[in-house]
Amino acid sequence: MTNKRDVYITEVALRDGSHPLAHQYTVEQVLRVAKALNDANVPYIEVSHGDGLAGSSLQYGLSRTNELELIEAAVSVADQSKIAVLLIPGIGTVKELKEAAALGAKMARIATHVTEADVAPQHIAAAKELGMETVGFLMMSHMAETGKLVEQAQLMESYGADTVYVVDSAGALLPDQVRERIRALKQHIGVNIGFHGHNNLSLAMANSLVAIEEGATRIDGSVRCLGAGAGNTQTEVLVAVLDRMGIPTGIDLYKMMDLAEDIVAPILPTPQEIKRDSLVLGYAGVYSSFALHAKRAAVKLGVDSRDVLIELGKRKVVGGQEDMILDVAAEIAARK
Ligand SMILES: C[C@H](O)CC(=O)C(=O)O
Ligand SMILES: [Mn+2]
Repeated sequence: MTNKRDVYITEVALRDGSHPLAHQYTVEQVLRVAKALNDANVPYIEVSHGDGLAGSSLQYGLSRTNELELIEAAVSVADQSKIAVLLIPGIGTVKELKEAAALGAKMARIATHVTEADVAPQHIAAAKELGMETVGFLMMSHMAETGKLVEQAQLMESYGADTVYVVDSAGALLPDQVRERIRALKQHIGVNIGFHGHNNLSLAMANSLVAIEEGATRIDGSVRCLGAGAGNTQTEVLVAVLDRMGIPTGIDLYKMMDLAEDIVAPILPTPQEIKRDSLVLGYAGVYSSFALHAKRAAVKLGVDSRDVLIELGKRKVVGGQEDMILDVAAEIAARK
């Protein structure tokens, strides 16, 4: 194992993976997963509610365990990896950022809708004051033309972000669309570029590789794909593929495989397959974390969850508008 890394992987199973687990992580699970990721030399491990700091709520789903306890647990076993947290301004505030930093979190990923970067400056500034590495995380990137994405990435850079991510929250981007976006960012911003994929169209791996080809050096992965919808780019597979391509990640492949098999697989409620609902997320361009909410609303109102998701896609509903899911399901039920 070497510490040379041409691509830095952020492991998101303990944050994005919280969505399929309905935010039910326990301290014991986080200790085991974080320790194993640390031992495999993963550079960054993200830990937060699935919707970021302070996401625990009726709207987004109540956490079983206070996320600060989970962050503290992860920090306690990570002597090599840095613990990252995600914060969506408006859901979380600078107060939660300070609490996470006080517990030892070293990276803050400030997430906004792709056209709303201008809500991020005070959170990025606060994170920098706290000595954290900062990331501007542009969610639902498929909803913006490349020119708009570049403008928003430049805003993130101007606020002080060390890295700007193209975030394919819906798993809707096609490889050429990723190529065009990352290429444009490479031409127009001077900071690190990252990519976060979802596998709803089975393209997370291909899109991550295209992003790397175009100059992205920060890639999100999720062990066993544990993430919203069909999950994220599978970390242990990404490590193997990059190794075959001669691109060092510094991560121990065997240790990654073992933790995937022995520690994470038993936690999965069901395997992260591309089921009909997650396929519809990618096809219709819907926020991946809506999947579980749409399923529950559909069961409650006796409608097809695919119809709910397709309608949400048509209405271009974005993260933060989770209350619309039940409204849309009720409208479909009333039409029946
Ligand atoms: C809060 C979201 O789950 C962030 C994310 O991972 C995405 O947009 O994708
Ligand atoms: Mn995600």
